[in-house]
Amino acid sequence: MKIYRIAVIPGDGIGKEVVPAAIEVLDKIAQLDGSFKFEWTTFPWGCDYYLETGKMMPDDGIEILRGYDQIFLGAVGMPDLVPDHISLWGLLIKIRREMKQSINVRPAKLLQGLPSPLRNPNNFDFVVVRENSEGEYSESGGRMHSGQDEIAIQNAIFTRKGTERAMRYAFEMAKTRRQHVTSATKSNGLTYSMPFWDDVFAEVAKDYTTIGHTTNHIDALAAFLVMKPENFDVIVASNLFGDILTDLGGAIMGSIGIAPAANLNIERDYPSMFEPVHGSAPDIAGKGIANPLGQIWTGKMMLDFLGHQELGSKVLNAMEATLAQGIKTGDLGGTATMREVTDAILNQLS
Ligand SMILES: NC(=O)C1=CN([C@@H]2O[C@H](COP(=O)(O)OP(=O)(O)OC[C@H]3O[C@@H](n4cnc5c(N)ncnc54)[C@H](O)[C@@H]3O)[C@@H](O)[C@H]2O)C=CC1
Ligand SMILES: CC(=O)C(=O)O
Ligand SMILES: [K+]
Ligand SMILES: [Mn+2]
Repeated sequence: MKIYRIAVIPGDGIGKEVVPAAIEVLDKIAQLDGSFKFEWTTFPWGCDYYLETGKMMPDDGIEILRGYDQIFLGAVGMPDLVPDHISLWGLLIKIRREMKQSINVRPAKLLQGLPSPLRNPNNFDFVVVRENSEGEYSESGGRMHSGQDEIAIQNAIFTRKGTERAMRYAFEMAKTRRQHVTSATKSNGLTYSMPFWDDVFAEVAKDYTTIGHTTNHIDALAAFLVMKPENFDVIVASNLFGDILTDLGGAIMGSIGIAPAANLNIERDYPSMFEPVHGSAPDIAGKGIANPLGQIWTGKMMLDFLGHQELGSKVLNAMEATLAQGIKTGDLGGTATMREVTDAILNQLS
C-alpha cells in the first residue's frame, strides 16, 4: 500500500482546530479508496513554541520537513503576544521560501448550496496564481533613526525568473481551463516593478497564442471581482496583490473561512505546503466554531497534487452536499459547530 508521509503543522489559533478536522476527512477518503494511506507527523511549531524557545521552529526545522512528502499547515499568528512579522517570517514564509514553493494556487468558485453575498454571482469560477517567492514581501529595507526622523524603507523585489515562472504557470493552467489569463498590475502608480511585470506578461503571452489575455490595474480588478467575477478564469498576481485578491475570493464565496490554497514547489524537489487562505482567527479560537471547510478544501488540493483528482472531487462534492443541507458555521450564517460540519462531511463520504 502506498503511504504518504505528511508533516503536520497546526500552528496557532483555529489552525489547531481545523487541521485535525481535515485530517479526519482525508483519512476517511484514504480508507474508502484503500490503495494508500496517510502517515501524519505533527510538529508543535508556532507562537507557543516561540514563547517557550524564542524560535518559531527549531534550527533544523527545514531539514526535518524536507524528509516528508508534503506539509499540511493550519495558520500562524498570535498577534497579541508575538509581532506578526516575526511569527510569519519565522515559520510560514520561511517554509515557502526555503522549500522553493514559488507558486501559490488559490481557487474561488460559487459553491452549490452556499449563497454568495453578491447579488449577481453568476456562477464564477476563477483561480489566482500568486507569485509566492518575492515581490512586495521582501527582507530588503530597514528602519533607522527615531521619533520625527524615523525612516522605513521596504523594497519590492521582482526578478525575471520569478515573474516569468508565475506567468507561465498561469498560462499553462489556463490551457486546462477556460483559456484566459488576467494579469494584475499597477503600472500607473508603481513606476519600475509593474511596468516590468507588464513587459514580462506581454512577452510570455506571445508564447500562448491560443490563450486570451487581459491586463487590469489591481484597484479596478478588485472592483470587477465584486461586480462581475464570472469574467475571470486564471488571474496572475504578485505576492501582495494575490494575497489581497484571495481574501476577496473567499469573501465572495461566502467567507474567507472556506478559501483553500496550495504553496507549490512545482519542480517537486521539495515538499509543497497546503494551508488555507485564512489566518489563525484569534477572535474565535478555542470556541469550536471555526469553519473547517477552508482546511478541508485545502486537503482536496493536496489529494489533487498527489494525483488523486477523483477523490479530490469527492471531497468537494461532500462539502457542497453538507452546505446544501444547511449545516454551516456562524461565518456562513449558520449555527453548526465545527464538529457538526465535520461529521456531516464524514457522513456524506460513507
Ligand atoms: N497563512 C497564515 O497562516 C495567515 C496568518 N495570518 C495571521 O493570523 C492572525 C489573524 O489575522 P487576521 O488578519 O485576523 O485574519 P484571519 O484570517 O485570521 O481572520 C479574519 C476574520 O475572518 C474570520 N475567519 C478566518 N478564518 C475563519 C474560519 N475558518 N472560520 C470562521 N471564521 C474565520 C476570523 O474570525 C476574523 O474575523 C494574524 O496573526 C495574522 O498575521 C493571517 C493570514 C494568513
Ligand atoms: C500571510 C498571508 O496573509 C498570506 O500569505 O496569505
Ligand atoms: K493559513
Ligand atoms: Mn493572506
